[in-house]
Amino acid sequence: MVDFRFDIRPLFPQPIIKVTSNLLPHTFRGDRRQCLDATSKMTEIIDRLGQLSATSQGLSKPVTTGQRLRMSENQTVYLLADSEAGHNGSVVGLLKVGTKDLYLFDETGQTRKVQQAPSILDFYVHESRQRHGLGKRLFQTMLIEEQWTPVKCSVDRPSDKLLAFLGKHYGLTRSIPQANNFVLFEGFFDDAPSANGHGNAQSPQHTRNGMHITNSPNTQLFGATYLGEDNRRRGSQQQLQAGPNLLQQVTQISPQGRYGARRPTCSMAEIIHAGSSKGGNGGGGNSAESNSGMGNHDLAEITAQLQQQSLAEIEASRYIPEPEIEPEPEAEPEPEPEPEPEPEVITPPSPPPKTHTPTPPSVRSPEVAESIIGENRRPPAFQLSKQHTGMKNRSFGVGGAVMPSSKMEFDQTEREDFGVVKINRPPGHDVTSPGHDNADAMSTVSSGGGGGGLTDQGYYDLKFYHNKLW
Ligand SMILES: CC(=O)SCCNC(=O)CCNC(=O)[C@H](O)C(C)(C)COP(=O)(O)OP(=O)(O)OC[C@H]1O[C@@H](n2cnc3c(N)ncnc32)[C@H](O)[C@@H]1OP(=O)(O)O
Repeated sequence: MVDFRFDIRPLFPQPIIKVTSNLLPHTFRGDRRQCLDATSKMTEIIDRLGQLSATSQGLSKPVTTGQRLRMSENQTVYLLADSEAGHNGSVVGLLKVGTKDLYLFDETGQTRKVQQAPSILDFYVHESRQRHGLGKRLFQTMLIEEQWTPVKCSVDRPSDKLLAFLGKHYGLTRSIPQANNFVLFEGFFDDAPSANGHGNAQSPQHTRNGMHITNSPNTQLFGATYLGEDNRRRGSQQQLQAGPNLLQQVTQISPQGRYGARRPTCSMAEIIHAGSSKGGNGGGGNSAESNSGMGNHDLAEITAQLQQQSLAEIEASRYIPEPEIEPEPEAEPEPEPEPEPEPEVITPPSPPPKTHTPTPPSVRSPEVAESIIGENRRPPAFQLSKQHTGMKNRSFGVGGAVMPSSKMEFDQTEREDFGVVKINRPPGHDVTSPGHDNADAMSTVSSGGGGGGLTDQGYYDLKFYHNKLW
């Protein structure tokens, strides 16, 4: 049972209350001060139950929180309390439901877009009270309040316990395979409007499976609508979509559902990008999409730029790294390029993209990377020099990075016009999984950068990404 430091009984004049985005029990009556107090307590209750539910399901983050509920438009949380328990009463169960616009497969494998589909989003009964019929009680109350039927409910990634629950109490055992994480059961599409929205407009006006059906022009044009307070309020948003796009093979995974829960972050990525995200191109985000957002187009563009690079530029780019320690801004003697003994390195005028750059040893941390570079450094195939870039370049990895290498990564956060290299992602975008490193590589070289220079941060990144990380 879940006890609180405050007396929950005033919030639960009845065993089951429902709470929407105002975070007040639907039974609540009070002045402003009482309202604030109730909201605060209700948030605490929902947060607590949501966390217990997440823990019970092995989720890293709760699907249900007070904050999420407050931001939602069409979600309702049902809470079940035991006023007799303890001194202050106890909350023993939570059920969150809502409506979702979903693309779903029907029994024949056709894709249907279902707007405002009833959805079971989170369900939890405290461990000490499970299998005592409380879940059924909570669920049944919800069905009545929402005017839903069980077979018309989509369920957001149900647990085995919930599947057993639905099978036992409602005979829902035969699911319709979906491409997303929602589970439907046979009968979900029965009597639903056909793809063109005309399927149910047969009788003058009736209710079927929670849908409001009339013979009005609107119904014929847009299909039936779900009944319910929220839906009536929302008017046109409820209309079932009609049109040729219905058969699109699209999968929608709601960011609100349990998949909205944040994935554990990659600690290695955090280490790598700890200081490199402040600059960038405003790219921000560390999502997989953003990481994979640089695709063939960028690669082609970079390749084209590389091919346009003149021999003179390449020659001018020969460079021997300076010591890492002192920046020494100007008037530094340019070192002569060292001979390149490696047979696999193709020097100009061969096209840079064909060059194979040896992969540096794997490293576990920036510090280790730094030391490895220090010990194993040798001149890369060709590099950008001050003459080439107009900038002071202390990082010998740049030249090598110009040469496409499937293992190189480089985040340049300060200057986009200076020789660089972006493999896999734009500045500020984090790697979220090692797999992304095997995706498209891109690099870009632009001569005549003119003035300025990479920051220390930039050098840091440059050196680090020169090394293979995994
Ligand atoms: C969309 C989602 O929310 S998915 C996540 C669902 N939530 C969870 O998995 C959290 C942990 N589980 C629970 O909180 C509860 O078990 C609930 C909410 C699923 C069901 O609540 P209960 O109060 O146990 O349900 P109730 O007592 O009415 O019904 C019992 C039936 O549920 C199913 N069930 C409940 N607990 C279990 C269990 N541990 N193992 C297998 N089936 C179970 C069984 O069918 C059971 O019938 P049985 O005892 O005859 O086998």
